[in-house]
Amino acid sequence: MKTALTIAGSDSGGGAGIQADLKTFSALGVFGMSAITAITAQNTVEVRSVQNIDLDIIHDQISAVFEDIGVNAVKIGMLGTSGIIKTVAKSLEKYKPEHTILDPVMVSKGGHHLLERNAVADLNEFLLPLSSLVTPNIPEAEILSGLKIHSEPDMYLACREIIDKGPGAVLIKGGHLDGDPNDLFYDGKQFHLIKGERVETKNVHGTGCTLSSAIAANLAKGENMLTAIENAKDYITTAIAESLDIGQGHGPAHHFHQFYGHVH
Ligand SMILES: Nc1ncnc2c1ncn2[C@@H]1O[C@H](COP(=O)(O)OP(=O)(O)OP(=O)(O)O)[C@@H](O)[C@H]1O
Ligand SMILES: Cc1ncc(CO)c(N)n1
Repeated sequence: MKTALTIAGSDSGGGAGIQADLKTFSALGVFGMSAITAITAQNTVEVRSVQNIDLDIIHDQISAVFEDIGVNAVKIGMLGTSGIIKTVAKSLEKYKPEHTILDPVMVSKGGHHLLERNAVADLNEFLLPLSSLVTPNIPEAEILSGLKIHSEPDMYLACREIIDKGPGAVLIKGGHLDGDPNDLFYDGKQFHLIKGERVETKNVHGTGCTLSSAIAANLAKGENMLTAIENAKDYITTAIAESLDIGQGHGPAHHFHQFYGHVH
């Protein structure tokens, strides 16, 4: 069976972070593993508190998995501090996974800073060059590119800026713009607009985590980058269409199982 590792924060509410990632891996028929970088006390409304995990045990969670089980694809989510970013970067340099999908998580839907503001420079310097794909939403793409993004044409300019920081490819998610949520892919050579249809719902907690995990799972299974992204986009669109109206705030995406049967 193919394997995927998420290096991310835990969401006690189960909608985002490690929990969303593992549910996605499982739904797509990939064996999911985790290295937890932070514990968040969180629900559909707010992030109540955060405890970052010690660097030594973040390092050990990653090495334990690589040195025994093996990893077909890595997904990176919340990394709270500069120290955590450097620890993860060192591990990736050592184990050189074939696919690394970086979701540059910065601020939660409720406005809580999940990444220290002064650590963005380290994300740029240490992690972007090690990533096969980076998947910013609009506010994250503005910070990574240094450009304001008001419309789809602005996304093209931001992609060009971000690719210069060294990732294999960029996918800017258009969910935060008005209109249909189209995402823009750029690998330094070609642009592809991955079209979406807006689902009218407030239940979009963990959608970014789910999309990046679905891409990682599809790459682990051997799909090429563009196919992995297109299939992940179908997965997140249905997961939002069937999202759960639980809690008082942004409910979670629904991780329906696409995979039944045996794998070898
Ligand atoms: N209402 C919606 N209907 C359909 N697709 C959507 C909707 N909102 C977002 N999407 C899509 O969901 C995916 C995730 O994008 P989004 O911009 O929500 O990520 P995000 O802000 O990083 O999410 P989060 O921080 O909650 O994890 C993208 O493919 C985006 O186009
Ligand atoms: C732990 C965690 N990771 C990512 C997100 C996405 O915003 C979140 N809300 N919580």
